[in-house]
Amino acid sequence: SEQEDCAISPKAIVQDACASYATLDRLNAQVKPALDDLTQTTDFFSHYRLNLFNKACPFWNDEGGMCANIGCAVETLDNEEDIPEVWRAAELGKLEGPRAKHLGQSARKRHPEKPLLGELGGGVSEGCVFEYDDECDERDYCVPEDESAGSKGDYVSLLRNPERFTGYGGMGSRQVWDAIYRENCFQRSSFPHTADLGSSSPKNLAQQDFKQVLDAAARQLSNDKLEVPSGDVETNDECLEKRVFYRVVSGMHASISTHLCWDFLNQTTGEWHPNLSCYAARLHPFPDRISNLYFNYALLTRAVAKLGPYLKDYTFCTGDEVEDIATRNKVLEVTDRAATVPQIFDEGLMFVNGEGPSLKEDFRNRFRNVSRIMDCVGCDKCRLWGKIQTSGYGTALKVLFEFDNAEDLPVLKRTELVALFNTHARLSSSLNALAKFRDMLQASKKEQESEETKKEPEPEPEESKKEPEPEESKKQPEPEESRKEPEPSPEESKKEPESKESVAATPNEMKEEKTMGSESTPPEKKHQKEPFRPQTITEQFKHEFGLVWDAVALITGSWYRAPAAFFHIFSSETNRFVRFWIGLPVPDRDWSFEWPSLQRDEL
Ligand SMILES: Cc1cc2nc3c(=O)[nH]c(=O)nc-3n(C[C@H](O)[C@H](O)[C@H](O)COP(=O)(O)OP(=O)(O)OC[C@H]3O[C@@H](n4cnc5c(N)ncnc54)[C@H](O)[C@@H]3O)c2cc1C
Repeated sequence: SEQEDCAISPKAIVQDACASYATLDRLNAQVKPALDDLTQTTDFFSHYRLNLFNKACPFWNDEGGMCANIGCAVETLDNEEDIPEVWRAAELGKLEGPRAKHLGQSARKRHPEKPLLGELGGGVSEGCVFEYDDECDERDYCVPEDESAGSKGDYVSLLRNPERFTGYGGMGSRQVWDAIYRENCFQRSSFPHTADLGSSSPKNLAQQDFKQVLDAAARQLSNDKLEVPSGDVETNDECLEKRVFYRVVSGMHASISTHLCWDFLNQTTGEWHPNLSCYAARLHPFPDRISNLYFNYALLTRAVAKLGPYLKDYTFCTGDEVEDIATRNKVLEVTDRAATVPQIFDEGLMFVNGEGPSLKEDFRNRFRNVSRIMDCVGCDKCRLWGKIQTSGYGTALKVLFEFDNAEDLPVLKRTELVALFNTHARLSSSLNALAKFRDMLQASKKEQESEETKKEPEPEPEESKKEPEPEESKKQPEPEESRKEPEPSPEESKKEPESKESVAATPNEMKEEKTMGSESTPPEKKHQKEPFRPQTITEQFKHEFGLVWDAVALITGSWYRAPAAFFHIFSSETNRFVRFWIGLPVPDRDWSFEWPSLQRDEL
């Protein structure tokens, strides 16, 4: 809802950010198709040259800290050994697709037609990819790729290496982000005209300057339709320009998070899909981060729009005129569309008052440092996109703050242009993904609500409403007593019908009782007289002797009577058989088997 969207606005550029977000979303809907077309279908913008592997992390020891050290790239799963190798962080972070070495100007002279020796594949127009000018300019906000290493870097395909989930995380990435945010603090020496940085004195021109930027951005983003309160921007921080710098870095961080949530890999199923809970955890609760992302979009849009007139004459592809024209047309489509919201960000208000030049210098140095920190990123793909985006923001700042007239512009290098437009495209797809995530979250909330209403039981007494029962007991209400104590299983109940008392007993007690009942006294003997229990040794001796005597008497008596008993049985049965055989009436048996009167257990 409108109200819900407004929740992503606090501390943002504008007081009521809904209007500005909506303006930027509308602009993005226009620009995105052209931007996607440019970055995905032209050889110039879909290949990037950088020195990915030959630069050591200049800020901490690679071995102990991280970087290429796999141990630092803590995996997202506790035990990655259980999943197929292709879904593991180490694999996901690797660069894919063909790579071509930059062999320098001499190689180009030797093979003007194929300066990359066909290494990127037959379908790629090398004249659009090869970089002719690798000189560094002192106005750069980025670190030139050939600055420190002997290697001139590699060309890689950005289409083959999309920015998405890689599993890179843990201490490694945390250390990099921390280092980047630490660059945020500007030095006092950057403000020679202002002794007291902490004060909000009206003499603090840089502070006013900064505030002006924010106010102006507010006005422009809201398309001059909203009244923006002027007194609510907190500017008495020690590091004055930090908000703009922080905004750029935080917006970049938010954009990376958006992409990894949007293009997320479930490492157990191997499916790529938007991960709503990732968005709900990393972005939705942080309106300031989303606001910074929109801020960056405005900044990049302004830079791209400003470049438009200059790019009309830019040569994108040497030796391939058709591709050159097609690329230029696509670029101009983007810059024209980006320019449809005039003065989206007024860079003219930054760095102009008293502190201007020194602040600008500090700003630039910090940005160069962020660029160097990217060499400490321990996952190739993340490093690739980290470097492109740092370079993209650096180029945007260069375009906005260094170039006042069109003659200055030709200094831009191919790498910078590719980085600028690809960073713009990243932000564009982030805005798009965020809008979809917002819708998904809304839909999932609605679904949850409707499920809860469906499940809601018939009106219950006040008391049970206060403390809802677990689902199970709601479905099958049971008597209070049986809910407290588990009942024996149906089989057990069948075997041993228990009294009411035993039902209330604990299962163990019941088991004990059953065991005793079945193995000791049989039920029919329960009511017999208690057997004699001797108290003294003499009594016990007499009792035992009596039992032995009885047993001996029983056995000898039986043996004594046995021959006569067997003779009687034999003659009686013979007589019955003869009478039966000659047809006379047969008398009943006069004998039977009987237990002796003495009980066996008494022996
Ligand atoms: C340069 C770089 C590029 C990366 N690229 C990728 C990639 O392409 N794919 C991938 O899967 N992973 C990438 N990562 C890793 C990813 O950014 C996270 O670091 C990782 O997913 C771990 O996330 P986390 O939850 O620990 O928080 P992190 O994103 O590492 O954040 C660390 C802390 O910074 C703060 N923070 C987070 N977001 C913001 C914000 N927008 N503004 C201000 N503060 C914030 C929070 O306090 C958070 O706890 C990259 C990391 C770096 C440094």
